[in-house]
Parts: sequence; structure tokens; C-alpha cells
Amino acid sequence: MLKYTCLNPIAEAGLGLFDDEYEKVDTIEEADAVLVRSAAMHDLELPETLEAIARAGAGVNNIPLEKCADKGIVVFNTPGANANGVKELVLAGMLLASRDIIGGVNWVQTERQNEEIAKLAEKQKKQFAGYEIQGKKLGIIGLGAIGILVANAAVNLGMEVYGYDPYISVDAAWKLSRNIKHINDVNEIYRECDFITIHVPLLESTKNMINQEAINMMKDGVVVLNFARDILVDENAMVMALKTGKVRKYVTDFPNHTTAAEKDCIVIPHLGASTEESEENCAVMAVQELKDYLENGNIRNSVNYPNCDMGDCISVCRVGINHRNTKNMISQFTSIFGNADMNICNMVNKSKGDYAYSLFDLEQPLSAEVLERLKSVDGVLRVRVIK
Ligand SMILES: NC(=O)C1=CN([C@@H]2O[C@H](COP(=O)(O)OP(=O)(O)OC[C@H]3O[C@@H](n4cnc5c(N)ncnc54)[C@H](O)[C@@H]3O)[C@@H](O)[C@H]2O)C=CC1
Ligand SMILES: O=C(O)CCC(=O)C(=O)O
Repeated sequence: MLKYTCLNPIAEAGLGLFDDEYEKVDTIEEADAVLVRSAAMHDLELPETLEAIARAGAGVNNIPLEKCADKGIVVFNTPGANANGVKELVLAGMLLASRDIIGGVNWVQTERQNEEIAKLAEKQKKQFAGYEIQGKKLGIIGLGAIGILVANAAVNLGMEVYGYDPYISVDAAWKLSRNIKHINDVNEIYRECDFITIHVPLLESTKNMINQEAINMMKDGVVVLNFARDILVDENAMVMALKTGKVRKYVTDFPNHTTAAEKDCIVIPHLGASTEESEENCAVMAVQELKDYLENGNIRNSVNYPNCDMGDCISVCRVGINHRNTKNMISQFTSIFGNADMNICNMVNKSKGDYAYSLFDLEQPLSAEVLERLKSVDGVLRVRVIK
């Protein structure tokens, strides 16, 4: 029986895919696999039983990726599964920033008992007037799953769209509308755009990306949107820029003490992916990834190990080895199998940075002795007999 636990609520559409071979447990200490959304995992003790973690979402900054890789724990995410949910909220964010919908709705609430409300509204509404987004310039930093959808939707809304992503994938580039202006220098976005939205992962290299220097370059009255992570932006500098009017509105999906009470911050409680559809898409993808790894040893959409696929496990025995990406590993594994008179009928070896993964289909069952020999190879982090 394989055991999984959920560190956040995970949609039933995904959990329902676990069959009788799986048991849901309450704590990580008992689990072979973990499903998580935004729960912080950096300080958690990771038990030896834990084989895999699936992030039902995109950002993995809440998970200690390297610590997991060192323990042979494969971490997955669900690329693109919540991108449409975020895209729609980014569009809403642009509209909330350009039309004073929040001010207007709040005014109606304060006047709700007033019998003259209809007449009064016609007099008062000018204080909530705004401007249109059609024809405005939108700069998008990061053209991955979300950035692309925002870019294409904004083109359809009549915006002039500038896109910046020095690492854009070929797949992503194919999906982008031809009407998007491809920008090679992010400063051009800062200097030219009326709206700027950021859709990059939180990494050491992207932390504080929108800093004082970037803000100084921006047009007066710019709107900045952040549905990626709060510490991508120097929010103290952002609040100062709001006070001087340099930035008209800062729309963020990440409430904190710096922004929550600021008049011109539109702060949303991390709702980007909180739609029925996104939650279901993420849960289904996350559970499928976990099951394929636990049952077949295949890795799809891992962020700390390479992708690897040998299809369904139909051989007598399948062994997965998580190991360091160093020389002579394969020769040591094949010698161990050969010396034990075992034939390898199929194998794959893949690497990603400092880590690698090897999957072997064998014609004989694996003995405890051979298993111990594999485990004792220097650089081996985990050996799993899948079948
Ligand atoms: N508010 C919410 O609920 C959600 C927030 N997110 C956040 O949004 C981020 C992006 O999500 P996706 O688009 O799904 O990820 P993705 O991985 O598909 O796209 C990220 C893109 O950023 C690009 N990039 C990386 N470094 C860059 C840099 N220095 N400058 C410009 N581009 C750079 C990459 O090349 C990639 O194309 C996630 O990492 C997560 O932090 C994601 C989903 C939901
Ligand atoms: O699970 C959530 O609601 C958070 C989504 C998110 O931030 C992500 O996928 O990176």
C-alpha cells in the first residue's frame, strides 16, 4: 500500500485518481508521497520513506529543491495547469487599476440605505471615472505559461504588447501572437510601458528584479502588476513611488505588512490560481505525475530531477536509481547487474544539473544483496525497486 499526504487542500478531481493501492495518511512522517500547494516546506523534517513531492501549481519556492534532490526525493510541479486562472485575474487587475471599480462599489455600500442613491450616483460617479486599456502599452516580463496567455489576451483587447524573456522556450515562442513586440532589453519595457506585469519564477537571480533603479526608469503614472511573488519587487521602493505618484497603482497577489494598508496598492489574497478549473487541473496533473513515478518510475515535469520515460512497467523487475551526475555511475550499475548474472533488457539514463536518474528493466528479480550493492555505490542517493 502506497501512502500519500496533503499539506494543503487538494481538489477531489485529483485525489479520486488514487485507487485501492493508495492510502491517505495524516502526517508527512508516514508518507511515500506529498501533495502541496503553498505550504512552506523548508523547515520540515523529510522522512526517509518520502519518495516524491508534487506541487499542485507552478512556483516551487516553498520547497527545498536541493535538499530533496540530495535525499533522492523527486519534486514535481504542474506547468501551465493554473495559467488561465492567473491570466484572467491579471486582466481583472489591469481593469481594477484603470477604472475605480473598487472605489465605486465601496461608495455604493456606504450609501446603500440612501433612498436617493440612484440620483446621487449620477452626481458622484465622476470621482470614480477612469481610463481604457485599449491602445495602452503593456510590458510582460517572463513569457512562460502565464505570460504568453496574458500577452495574447492583451493583444485581443487592443493593447500594444511588449514581451521580454531571454530564456523563452521554442514551444512558448510558437504560442505567442505575432503582434507582440519582442524586447531584448528589459529597460525598454520600464521606459515605454503604461502597464508592466511580471511572470517569472522566484530565483536568486530574479529576487528584487523590480528595484528602485527599475522604478526610476518607468513612465510617470505607470501601473505595475505582480502575480508572481512579492519579493520579486522591492516593495518599500514601490510604496514610495506610489506616494509620489510615479506609480499610479501596484496590483499584487501577495498581501504583506508593506503593501496591505497602502492606498494605491490593490492587494489580492493570493487568488491567482484559486478557481475550480485551475485547482482541478493542478490536482489531476500532480496526482498523475506521482502515480507514474511511484508505479512505473517515470519522471515527468520534475524541477529537481531529469524527465525520464520507459512507459508502463511490464518487465520482471524495474529499478530506479537517483544519483549524482558524475562519471562511471552507469558502468558500476551495469557491472553489478552483470556480476549477478542479470540481463538488462531496457535502460534510460538522464541528467539535470548535478543530479541524474537511471531506470533499468531486468529479466530477473532483484535480490537483497544486489540491492545493497547498488545502494553502496558512491554517489547513489536512492535505489527503488519499482517492481
Ligand atoms: N498568483 C498565483 O496564484 C500564481 C503565481 N504563479 C507564479 O508565477 C510564476 C510564473 O508562472 P508560469 O508562467 O506558470 O511559469 P513558467 O515557468 O511557465 O514561466 C516562467 C518564465 O519566466 C522566464 N524567466 C525566467 N527568468 C527570467 C528573467 N530573469 N527575465 C525574464 N524572464 C525570465 C522563463 O524563461 C519562463 O519562460 C511562477 O513561478 C509562480 O511564482 C504561478 C501560478 C499561480
Ligand atoms: O496553489 C495556489 O493557490 C498558489 C498558486 C501559485 O502561486 C503557483 O502555482 O505558483
